[in-house]
Amino acid sequence: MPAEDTSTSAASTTAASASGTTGAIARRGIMLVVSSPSGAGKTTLTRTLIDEEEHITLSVSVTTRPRRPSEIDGVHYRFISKRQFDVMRDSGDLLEWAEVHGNCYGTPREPVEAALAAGRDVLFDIDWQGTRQLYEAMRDDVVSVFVLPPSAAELKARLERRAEDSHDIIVKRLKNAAEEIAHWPEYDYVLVNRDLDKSFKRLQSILTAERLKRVHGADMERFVDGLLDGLKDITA
Ligand SMILES: Nc1nc2c(ncn2[C@@H]2O[C@H](COP(=O)(O)OP(=O)(O)O)[C@@H](O)[C@H]2O)c(=O)[nH]1
Ligand SMILES: Nc1ncnc2c1ncn2[C@@H]1O[C@H](COP(=O)(O)OP(=O)(O)O)[C@@H](O)[C@H]1O
Repeated sequence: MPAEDTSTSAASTTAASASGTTGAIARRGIMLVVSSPSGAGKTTLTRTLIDEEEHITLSVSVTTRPRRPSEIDGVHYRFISKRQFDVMRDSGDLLEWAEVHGNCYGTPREPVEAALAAGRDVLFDIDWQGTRQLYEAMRDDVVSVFVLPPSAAELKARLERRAEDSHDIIVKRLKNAAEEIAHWPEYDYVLVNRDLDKSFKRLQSILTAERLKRVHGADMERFVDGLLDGLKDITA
């Protein structure tokens, strides 16, 4: 793994300066997964995290769902046909995939593997089925967050205020919400998205804390050995 500057990890920064070395400590990227029922706010939260944080890349899913007016192909999703989706899935090009609200969604494998190999974190806006598949494939690298709405009425109001889906589609998403919400205990963290700023700060704190975890500092043992050698030298 290249020793790219991943010093957004405070542990890496502190440790590097403690040793008097200039290079940051190489680490494995985190796979940060955010799920919620439709309308709870996961897209808003994940987009803000991408804007505010360095060293984290959004995994852009492929989907067979029609594009919403505000969405840009290749930025929010890659909008593809069902035939293209089947080809990608059958060729093993998808890290995970699921059918949600009657459409197919999947995570292209290659960009995720490239980002993780470069020590970058990857952010996923995927449902519980996809989260399960990522857990099965890469348990140690996945950190999951479930976002809940403050109430049923507010969930409905948010879907209506977003004004991107037809009435029928909103009704379908609300009907599916209970099934999605049933999976919250499978997640590492749960956020009730009442106040957007507070929820965002909490999400950012989760990322910061996870970056500080010992397991993600892949080269930390080597660093500590160097630190101990340095101590031996100055106390000899
Ligand atoms: N498993 C899986 N789920 C995805 C993927 N991309 C999006 N989803 C989920 O599909 C659901 C519907 O997403 P979308 O159509 O954008 O609607 P929204 O949740 O109302 O914004 C959400 O739960 C997303 O998290 C993916 O690549 N894989
Ligand atoms: N904490 C919040 N308070 C009020 N409105 C919110 C909050 N979080 C998100 N929203 C709004 O609710 C709507 C749905 O949010 P979105 O991020 O698209 O949800 P999801 O991706 O979970 O379907 C959007 O119009 C968004 O601006």
